[in-house]
Amino acid sequence: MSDFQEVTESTPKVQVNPYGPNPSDFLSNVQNFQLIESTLREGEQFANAFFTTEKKIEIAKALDDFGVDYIELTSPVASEQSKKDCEAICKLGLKAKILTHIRCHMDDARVAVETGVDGVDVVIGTSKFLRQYSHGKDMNYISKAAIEVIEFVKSKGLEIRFSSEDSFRSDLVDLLNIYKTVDKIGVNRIGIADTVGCANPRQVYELVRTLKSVVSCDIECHFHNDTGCAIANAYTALEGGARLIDVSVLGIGERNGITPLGGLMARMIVAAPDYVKSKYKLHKLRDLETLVAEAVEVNIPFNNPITGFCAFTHKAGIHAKAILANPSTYEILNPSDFGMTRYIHFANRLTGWNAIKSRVDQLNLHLTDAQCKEVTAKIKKLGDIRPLNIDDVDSIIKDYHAEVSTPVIKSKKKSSDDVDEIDISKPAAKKSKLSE
Ligand SMILES: CC(=O)SCCNC(=O)CCNC(=O)[C@H](O)C(C)(C)COP(=O)(O)OP(=O)(O)OC[C@H]1O[C@@H](n2cnc3c(N)ncnc32)[C@H](O)[C@@H]1OP(=O)(O)O
Ligand SMILES: O=C(O)CCC(=O)C(=O)O
Ligand SMILES: [Zn+2]
Repeated sequence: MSDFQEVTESTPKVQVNPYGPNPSDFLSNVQNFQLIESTLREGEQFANAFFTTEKKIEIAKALDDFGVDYIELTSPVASEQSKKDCEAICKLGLKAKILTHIRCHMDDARVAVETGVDGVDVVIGTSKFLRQYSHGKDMNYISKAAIEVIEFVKSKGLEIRFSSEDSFRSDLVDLLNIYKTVDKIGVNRIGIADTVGCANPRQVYELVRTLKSVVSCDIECHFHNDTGCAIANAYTALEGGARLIDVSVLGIGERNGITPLGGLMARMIVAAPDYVKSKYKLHKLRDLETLVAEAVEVNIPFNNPITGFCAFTHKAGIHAKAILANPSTYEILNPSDFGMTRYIHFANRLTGWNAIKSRVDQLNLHLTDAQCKEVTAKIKKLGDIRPLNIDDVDSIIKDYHAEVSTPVIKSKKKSSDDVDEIDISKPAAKKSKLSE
């Protein structure tokens, strides 16, 4: 069932997605974006990351299977093993194109083109901070070095992308000049990098729009998440006409990382459902995240989009009632699109009689609505005293059911109000599957 409004009446049938891009926005690539997956480059810069060759290969295969367009690998000049790993991944024959990421220097470029990659991502800082304190080169030098490296990589028949590091703290005139130069000599893509995570969505949109009017090649964007804007920035970049977004699994990267693959999928499936569902194996996301989380020894955050343990768990009674009637009331994402399950957490004092009635039905018991309301009141009373688990609720329901359906034994049975007699010896379940 589509959640999107179908326009009928006198107009031709058109599917309207109210969460998608503005149809009048011709530059938008929201319905036509590509992913540069950088878990094995930016992700390796995450403080906890150490990938063995075997783990890199396993991750590369999983990313390929998920359907990413490009896999970006650590520079082969980083270490001997980095170079060997790059060569090994190039030999896997994956569908995704393999890139490596180098400084804007011929020494790096010469090594990169021999690894077997499909393309090379070149980067050099253009902000005054990086020009002064990182590489110490002026824009004139950068321009000359860029031309030399780009022409060399192109001469080897490989894809080439030129990126300005720290783009959002760079002078706009400098950016326009360097991007125009590299576009003219035929780069496949230019890259914009929010290296310190300072950009906001409006700035991103404006910069991408401006660049769109001066270059003819594709635009790739890379967003760090220091100020929490990495997903929003990626989305507005696509709206502004960028074509490619750098992501990593769980967003791992330098400091607190970059746009996460899963979070971006959540954003994009809302805007471009058909495109996203047809292109990416979304049900593999959880395994992919688990693979990387284990490799870098972190947990998947509880509030992670899509795969966080409570991402599809509804609790408050008002929500539960509506969700049971129609999940779209309180869900913009459908868990089944990701092979995930919807839960209703009814064992708490915020529950309502509709959720409890649903539990009664699941237990194959019969209570009238009035009885469901009465038993709900008992559950809430206990929920005021302490956290509940499913067994608590089931005991209350079953006791109450026995009480109302066999009045003769009623006086002999323990009261369901008698909280001390409820078996709470089992560990509390975090969640209970109530409906899908
Ligand atoms: C924002 C980003 O994430 S960019 C990607 C970051 N990736 C990496 O750094 C990959 C891993 N890095 C490494 O293994 C090492 O830093 C290497 C092999 C690249 C270089 O190591 P070293 O030669 O020991 O230099 P070191 O790391 O101390 O300093 C970086 C050097 O690169 C130069 N440099 C920095 N950025 C660039 C650039 N984009 N283009 C050209 N040169 C650059 C610096 O000037 C410095 O050169 P120096 O030797 O004259 O001081
Ligand atoms: O190459 C790029 O575009 C981005 C490099 C990078 O990781 C960054 O600037 O944060
Ligand atoms: Zn980065």
